[in-house]
Amino acid sequence: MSESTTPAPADEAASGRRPIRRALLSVSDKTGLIELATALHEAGVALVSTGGSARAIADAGIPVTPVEDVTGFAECLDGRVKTLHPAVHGGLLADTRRPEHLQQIADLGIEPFELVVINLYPFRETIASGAGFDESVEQIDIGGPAMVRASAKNHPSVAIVVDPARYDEVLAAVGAGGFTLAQRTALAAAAYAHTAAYDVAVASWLYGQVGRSDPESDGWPEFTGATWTKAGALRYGENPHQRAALYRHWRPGLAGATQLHGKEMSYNNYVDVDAAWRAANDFADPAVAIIKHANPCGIATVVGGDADPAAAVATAHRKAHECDPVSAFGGVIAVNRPVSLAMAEQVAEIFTEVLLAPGFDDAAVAVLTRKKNIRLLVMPEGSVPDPLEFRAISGGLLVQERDAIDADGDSPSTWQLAAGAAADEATLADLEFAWRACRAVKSNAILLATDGASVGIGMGQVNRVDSARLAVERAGERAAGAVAASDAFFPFADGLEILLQAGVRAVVQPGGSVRDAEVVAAAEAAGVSLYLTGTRHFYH
Ligand SMILES: NC(=O)c1ncn([C@@H]2O[C@H](COP(=O)(O)O)[C@@H](O)[C@H]2O)c1NC=O
Repeated sequence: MSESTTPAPADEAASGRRPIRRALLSVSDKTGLIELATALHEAGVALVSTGGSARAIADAGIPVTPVEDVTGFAECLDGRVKTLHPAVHGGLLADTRRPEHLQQIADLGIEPFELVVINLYPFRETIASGAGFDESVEQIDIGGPAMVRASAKNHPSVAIVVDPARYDEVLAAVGAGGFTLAQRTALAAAAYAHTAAYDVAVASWLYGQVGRSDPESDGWPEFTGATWTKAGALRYGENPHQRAALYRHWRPGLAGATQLHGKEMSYNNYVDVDAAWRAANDFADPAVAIIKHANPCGIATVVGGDADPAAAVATAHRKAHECDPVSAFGGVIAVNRPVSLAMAEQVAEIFTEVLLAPGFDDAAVAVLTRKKNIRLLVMPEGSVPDPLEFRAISGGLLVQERDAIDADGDSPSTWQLAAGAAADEATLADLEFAWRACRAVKSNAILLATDGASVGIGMGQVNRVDSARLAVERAGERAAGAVAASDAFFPFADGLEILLQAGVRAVVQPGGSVRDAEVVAAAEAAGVSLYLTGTRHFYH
């Protein structure tokens, strides 16, 4: 470090800055390591490092002391023991504000570290890759967390950095004569969050393994944990008087979407677009879902549309929009294929809050960015729905498996024809579409569809009769000849009768009511095909 950047002792006391003279580098993710080591060396910082990190630094021609030279012990037990030694931990834990600590380490021949840079073995990535038990256990870092926690406890003396994205801050601090005490405290908090998240991942995984091998287990672990990191504050929550923020989980998903254009996302935008993405991705073919207040006001797909996905997404959007253009005003849209120019030109004509897609054609971006208010979001690659769903309740948490649409009962090949003639291929395809689309509708849900598109949706009513009425009313003349799906059984014939009176030609529903016979008889009398799935899709 040059003399001009090293503060005088009086300045150091006032700011709490501790000049960085010796650093310990031990990183599994070596991103940015060489740049950091180079800059630290050029600033006069002595470097100590572990096995692979030290080799990478030395190979780059930067002087570095292997940690073995500090401990006097070669790394052993396949790397399980490298840094677990008083010569390392004494240098991390000596409180340099205390003369007796300084005296003790001097007597022991231990030198203090002012900077520690660590990131841990990739445990979460290892289990996510489907690695076996022993390989996963081997990726539980021991020495790293011990050093992180020691340095974080001793933050009045040591700066601990666990994130390669913060190496620029390290270099800025070195240039400024060291981190301030406030900066070291913030780094310590981040370090404890890092080890806490790591241990939660290990404990959750291990409890899951215990449950799996216990024949007495109900299959649910005794402990489950997850951790989130703040992505940013939101302007407000569901209402303007509620404060709100967005936190991210480590898995890729909506919370990590890239915003290409538009105003800041709101709390309600996130809720709605999450529902839209869920709905659009229930279809293997190109599909579009338009959502308002977490309910669809239009869903459509184009079977075989991957032959020309650019045209298919435009068609799906047009058909989804036609379902309920009044409600689609100010809605959010999700599409499961990249947005094409043709789709963008249509969307640009309609006031839309958010458009989420796995990507956008350049020409589509050019058209849509002319609209000031629309938010354009790109879903991160590799986003898959979490296999578990969590819902906070007073004093606890409900956890359930995700309601997958590919469960038994979701394929027409498993349905039971309970009334009327067997549907032809096109009708059966529409029934399957209606059944899938209905899953995106809040219960009680009735959805009318024609030609791969919803034409009338009744959602969120506290009885199924009202949902049927709403769906028929919204469909208007389109109800006649449409097919219908119901997310759960008709408890009485009355709800179905509303659909029959409107001219619906085929219906799919789970069945299972004690009055199924009455419901089936009503369909039979009307000459309408009625299929039973045996599976229901409540959505609250
Ligand atoms: N066992 C130890 O004493 C130990 N000390 C540091 N580590 C980890 O070893 C990794 C770096 O190893 P290398 O520099 O050899 O690539 C870091 O992720 C660090 O957290 C250790 N490994 C695991 O426990």
